[in-house]
Amino acid sequence: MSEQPRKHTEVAVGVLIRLSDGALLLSTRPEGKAYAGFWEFPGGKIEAGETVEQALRRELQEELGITIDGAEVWKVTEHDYPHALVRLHWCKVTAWSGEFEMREGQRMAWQQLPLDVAPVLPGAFPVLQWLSQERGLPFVAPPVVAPADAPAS
Ligand SMILES: Nc1nc2c([nH]c(=O)n2[C@H]2C[C@H](O)[C@@H](COP(=O)(O)OP(=O)(O)OP(=O)(O)O)O2)c(=O)[nH]1
Repeated sequence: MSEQPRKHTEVAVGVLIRLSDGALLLSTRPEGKAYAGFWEFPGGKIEAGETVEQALRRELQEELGITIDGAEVWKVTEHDYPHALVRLHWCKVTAWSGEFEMREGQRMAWQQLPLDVAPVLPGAFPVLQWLSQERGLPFVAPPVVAPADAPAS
């Protein structure tokens, strides 16, 4: 019998760009999630019936306490993790309201490229490459690190 193809988990991700200096917002994944402690762009899973923009607005309110003005999909990428096959809908966001408040105990950092935080979720590497290209910077791939709880192989 042939195996069922894995179903994609749809994810909305925000590339928040601070207009004064072009810095990018990265945050850490909370404890209890796959890849806990890894740096990522904020976002989360799209729920049934939501658009990417609605999901991103909800996730950033829940996680960061801010309300984005709007979001349009910029890139779509996929990444196959042991825990999930994800389809990432990336939106650049330059306008929001509210004060940043890490509601899930995460850390946040405004970063220039190349990033100086690590480790970074591998699903974010393609977007870091595009952002580097846009800025005329060489792409420095972050080291690939397995999560601490990954089964030994
Ligand atoms: N937010 C975010 N997720 C990413 C990035 N890169 C990447 O591969 N992913 C993957 C990791 C996860 O498998 C998935 C996001 O799911 P999640 O578990 O964080 O979403 P969520 O906050 O809705 O979580 P949950 O508590 O509802 O389970 O997307 C990234 O830069 N940002």
